[in-house]
Amino acid sequence: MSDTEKDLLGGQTVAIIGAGSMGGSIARGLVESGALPGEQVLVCDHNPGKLAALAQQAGVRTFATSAEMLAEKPGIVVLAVKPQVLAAVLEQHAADLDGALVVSIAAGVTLATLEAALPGARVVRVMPNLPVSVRSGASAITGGASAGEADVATVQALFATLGSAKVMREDQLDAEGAVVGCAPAYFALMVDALTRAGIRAGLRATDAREMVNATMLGVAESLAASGEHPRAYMERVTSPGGTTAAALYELEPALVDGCYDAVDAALARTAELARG
Ligand SMILES: NC(=O)C1=CN([C@@H]2O[C@H](COP(=O)(O)OP(=O)(O)OC[C@H]3O[C@@H](n4cnc5c(N)ncnc54)[C@H](OP(=O)(O)O)[C@@H]3O)[C@@H](O)[C@H]2O)C=CC1
Ligand SMILES: O=C(O)[C@@H]1CCC=N1
Repeated sequence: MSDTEKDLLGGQTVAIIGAGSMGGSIARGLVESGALPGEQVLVCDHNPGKLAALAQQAGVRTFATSAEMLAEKPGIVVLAVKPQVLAAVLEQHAADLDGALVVSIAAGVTLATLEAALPGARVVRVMPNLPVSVRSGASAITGGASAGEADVATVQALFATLGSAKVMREDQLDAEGAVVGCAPAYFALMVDALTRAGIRAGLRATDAREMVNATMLGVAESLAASGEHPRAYMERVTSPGGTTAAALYELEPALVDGCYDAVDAALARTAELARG
């Protein structure tokens, strides 16, 4: 963590409503990155099992209800419930969130909707992804009219402790959500599909999965470290007249068209969620 990030985050208390896939991952990531001590990360959820696991793994403070947690007057509140239940949470806590810096990670729910529901709050939207749990995530950030530059900088510093964190326009955040927010599932599907193809070709399932995982990690590390263009990397694997060329001839059109269709579908669903 840089000195600027330390200055922005020092002394902050972050409260997270919802300890599911993302809320739990953010809570764990913040403590494990050293961004905040466990006692400055507050988490609430309906499910006591999820809270107990988080308290044990990350030493965060847990609360059975959001009302009890918000009574602690945290400076930053992360809304990590599903978009479909967010309206009820906003309605319940509009007064409690007066003066707070509120971060919504809900897909599709717009700044306009959030700010209309929370007239006293400073609102920032973030679209993170699941690898924030291992601090290799990626998060898009966009501030509402209610948030100042310092608020956006604070939220960026918070999510920068969990991986890449970039400030962008709200329409770009929605596009980032459809590509990067969903991408952990796209990549996991690739691992599963290749594993199944390996089993079909005669490999043991455990060997195939372990070796595909190791390879995905190696490719990601190489591309990130070198900045090499992915097509140049592909060329280094593709021996002229060899097996990869034959395979890519089949895979590339289906995969590219599939990615375009997948992102279009995610964007269409984002627009539906925005309409409520
Ligand atoms: N999963 C992901 O990879 C990503 C998710 N997001 C966004 O993150 C948000 C959460 O998604 P995700 O983590 O997948 O969902 P989950 O369902 O895994 O987590 C939400 C959690 O919040 C709990 N909850 C619901 N209402 C309340 C409440 N009033 N008070 C306290 N806890 C409550 C739920 O409990 P219960 O199940 O009992 O209702 C659940 O445990 C969504 O808005 C989504 O758009 C953004 C980027 C990536
Ligand atoms: O599936 C979803 O709606 C969330 C948003 C991005 C990833 N998961």
